[in-house]
Amino acid sequence: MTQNMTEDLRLSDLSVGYAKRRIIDGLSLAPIAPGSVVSLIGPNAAGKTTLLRAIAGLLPAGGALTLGERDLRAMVLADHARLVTYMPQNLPERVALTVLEGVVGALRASPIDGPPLSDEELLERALGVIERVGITPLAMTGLDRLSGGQRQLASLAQALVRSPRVLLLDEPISALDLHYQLRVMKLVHALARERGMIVLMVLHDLSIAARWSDRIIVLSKGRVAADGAPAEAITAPVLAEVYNVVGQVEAEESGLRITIKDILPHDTAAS
Ligand SMILES: Nc1ncnc2c1ncn2[C@@H]1O[C@H](COP(=O)(O)OP(=O)(O)OP(=O)(O)O)[C@@H](O)[C@H]1O
Repeated sequence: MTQNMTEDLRLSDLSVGYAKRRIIDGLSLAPIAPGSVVSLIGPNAAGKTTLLRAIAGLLPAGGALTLGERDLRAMVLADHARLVTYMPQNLPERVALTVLEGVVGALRASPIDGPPLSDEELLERALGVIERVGITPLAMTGLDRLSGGQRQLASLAQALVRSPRVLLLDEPISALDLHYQLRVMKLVHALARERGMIVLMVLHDLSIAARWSDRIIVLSKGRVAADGAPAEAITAPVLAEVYNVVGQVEAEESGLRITIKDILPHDTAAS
């Protein structure tokens, strides 16, 4: 970690919703420190995407949202986007650009927080990120010709190339095979540490979340049901309360062994 040691991300009394429906109501979190990897987990419709979009400045929010001394809610979207990058869950399919053009375009569309880059530097940086994500052979392939998983990797490269202070990833590995799931988690973890970047990502795979996160926030019905180190946040009582399942959680060397044994009769997970 080299920079921004004091630039915690802070959310306090945050409220977010759509039209007349409030999804998140007065949510507060302990500060998220630079360099940390935080997973946001919880059932369908809990409000995870809504929360990420509010932090990204894509939905209006009430309450306080700050990065270090900066008030993110008061920023225009272009300034906000320099600091916070959001990778959405659903990626556009019909884009007439190559993977490389998409990554260079992402850099041009939202300049990084620093001095402007020359064309050569833009290209070098884009190719470097594409290599780290592991899709160099696809650099000249059209985005509209990729498989779902390849498209997810291309989208990740577009997000990473901007070197944000805060990287928000909405289910970044949902379409990936086992090799790339691990590769992406390792990469995101390494970049968080190298750049002092905050990574906040939505994951549905609790074992992967437990293995790769410093901290887990469990969201249920728009409120925080648990928040802490993986073993503190993912427990059998939390699994029962939040997911309506009977689960067993055991600590093991590489994280947590989570076994789901049954579902509980009262199923409200998607309500
Ligand atoms: N554009 C929208 N307009 C109105 N309501 C919305 C909109 N987007 C989401 N919602 C509602 O907000 C609630 C939270 O949705 P959100 O997408 O944040 O959940 P999530 O936790 O990310 O779920 P999932 O795990 O299924 O992706 C849901 O009840 C959903 O119907």
